[in-house]
Amino acid sequence: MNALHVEGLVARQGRRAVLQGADLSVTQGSITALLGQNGSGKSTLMRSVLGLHPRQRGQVRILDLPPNAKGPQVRQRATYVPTTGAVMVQETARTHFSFGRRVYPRWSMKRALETAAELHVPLDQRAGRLSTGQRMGLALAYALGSGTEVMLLDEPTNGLDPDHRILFAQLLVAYASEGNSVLLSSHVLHEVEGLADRAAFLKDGRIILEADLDELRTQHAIVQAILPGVVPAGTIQNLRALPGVQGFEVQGRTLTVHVQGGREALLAALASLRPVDVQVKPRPLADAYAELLGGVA
Ligand SMILES: Nc1ncnc2c1ncn2[C@@H]1O[C@H](COP(=O)(O)OP(=O)(O)OP(=O)(O)O)[C@@H](O)[C@H]1O
Repeated sequence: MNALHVEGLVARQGRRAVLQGADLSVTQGSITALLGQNGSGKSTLMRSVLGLHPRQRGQVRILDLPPNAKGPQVRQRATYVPTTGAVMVQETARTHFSFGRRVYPRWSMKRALETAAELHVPLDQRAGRLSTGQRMGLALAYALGSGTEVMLLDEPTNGLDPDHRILFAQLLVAYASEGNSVLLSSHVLHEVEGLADRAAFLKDGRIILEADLDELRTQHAIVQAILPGVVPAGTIQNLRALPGVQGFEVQGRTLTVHVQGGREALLAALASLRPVDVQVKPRPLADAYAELLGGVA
């Protein structure tokens, strides 16, 4: 069973079909990043999945249940944090938490209070009077306290300072390691790399690729070799002809090669040049993002 399964989702904003048949799965225990350019429809997708925005077509299952199932099943098992953070602006964190205790069967007051303390959220100030980061901190403390098996987080580090981003990442990874599942959107790719295990790329209304982040990293690599002297004549043509070699940069004695798939032939060819040093680096997510969605890596 997938924590979240979306098939052929079509949703509009005004007259525009923002989602045009999006398919997406979040496996249990996974933190899946939903990536896409501004305006590509990430928030629309999250809101449509939860029934907060109308769906024109498509199937959605959350923990095998339709999101609009009669009764409290889905609401008690899935939480959503919008980009603005806490939405009950008249209420304090304490009131949020006592509400949470009544709504969620697996509510943990300890976890909510500890998260709020770690993210420095004042407990007795109305949410509407909190700073952007504090309001997000409150929403995250509430979501983690809820004990729900599924979380949909729309840019959850919005407004968090660097220390709180690190703390939040640790809390979220711990939450997923208990078998819970997360779909989160983010534009901060280096943060996604440290947090998520899968990524879904949204473009032109569809998910154009869902991939394991480790696979994405290892399928493509950057091999950097420092040679003992200038790059010998003919080397570049020879290396360029090897399987998987996609791009090349030469800077003095340093050769940087972009390679896809197996890199044994390339490493053997580089070894014959007696390099001073060879390093293989996984490709940063920003590269895959630029290739799939456009923009600058
Ligand atoms: N309330 C609204 N009324 C009309 N159009 C809207 C509304 N909200 C969003 N849209 C449009 O729908 C499209 C998708 O917006 P959405 O907020 O889902 O994108 P997003 O990927 O979450 O963007 P971002 O990364 O900027 O947060 C955009 O073109 C946007 O202009």
